Amino acid sequence: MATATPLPLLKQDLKVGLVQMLPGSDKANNLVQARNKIRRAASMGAKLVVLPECFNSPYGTDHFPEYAEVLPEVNQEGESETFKALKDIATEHNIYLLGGSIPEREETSGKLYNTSLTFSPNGTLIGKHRKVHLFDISIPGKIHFQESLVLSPGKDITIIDLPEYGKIGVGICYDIRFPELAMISARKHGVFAMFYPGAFNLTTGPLHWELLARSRATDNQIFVGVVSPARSKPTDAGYKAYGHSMMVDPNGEILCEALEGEELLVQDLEAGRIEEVRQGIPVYSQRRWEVYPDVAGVGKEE
Ligand SMILES: NC(=O)CC(=O)C(=O)O
Repeated sequence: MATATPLPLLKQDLKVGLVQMLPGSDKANNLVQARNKIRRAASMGAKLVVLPECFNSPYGTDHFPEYAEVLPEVNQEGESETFKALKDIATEHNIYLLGGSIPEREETSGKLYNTSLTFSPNGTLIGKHRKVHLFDISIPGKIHFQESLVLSPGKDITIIDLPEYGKIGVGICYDIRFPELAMISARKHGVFAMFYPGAFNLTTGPLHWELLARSRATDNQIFVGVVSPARSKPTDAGYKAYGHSMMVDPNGEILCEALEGEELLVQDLEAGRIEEVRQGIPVYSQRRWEVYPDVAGVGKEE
């Protein structure tokens, strides 16, 4: 599984904006808030701006059907409120916009997905990722969540080409727990970064959010960005997101990290850093595929 992608993977320095915003129940207002924060990121020089998971609705299985929109496929036009708003904002600021995720309703089947849309600076929809691994967990006394009650899983790895910079991979939240997705994106497709809009919670966030972001970066020696909604007040009802959006470098170091509240992070990603890290710790070329020839087959019978 060696990559044939020419180096450097990140062709020039890239300023990235990570928007940790607090979505409420008013979708139109969430879109206004997103627009304002993206404008600020663009004014600070960000050329790729990333929003959090479920940025235009509260996060919860009760809410997904109500907020779901019909979304187009890559390179097609859409009519939905959020599609139009994101397209418009990307064009207005001449930026790549990775629009976190929103609930999607597939028109023909009626199935719901947790879906991320990415736009180019001219407003073309260049990426669409449906959350592949649904968040179904149950930790007694702490948290029970079952996305699969209402959502269907996506089936594809999503790689997006930003021609002047290189390729990125996209996962949504729980997808980060599955190293295969990032590994295939890095080794087979040569991405320079994985971005995960995600809404971890107050049980799993402190335990695993940073650990997973740094692990995916270190496993693959690529940049990793994780973008969370801000945490709502302790007195507010509903799901409490962990916050702590962050950007991690290919050596697993945290480049920047938000606290719990609303915050905008703008971070330079340095071209050449991936190659520098891979030269220093050359695990990338030291894999012993003959020892584990069929990693993809492991666990199939479980
Ligand atoms: N919300 C998620 O999809 C994932 C999460 O909170 C976790 O993995 O923990």
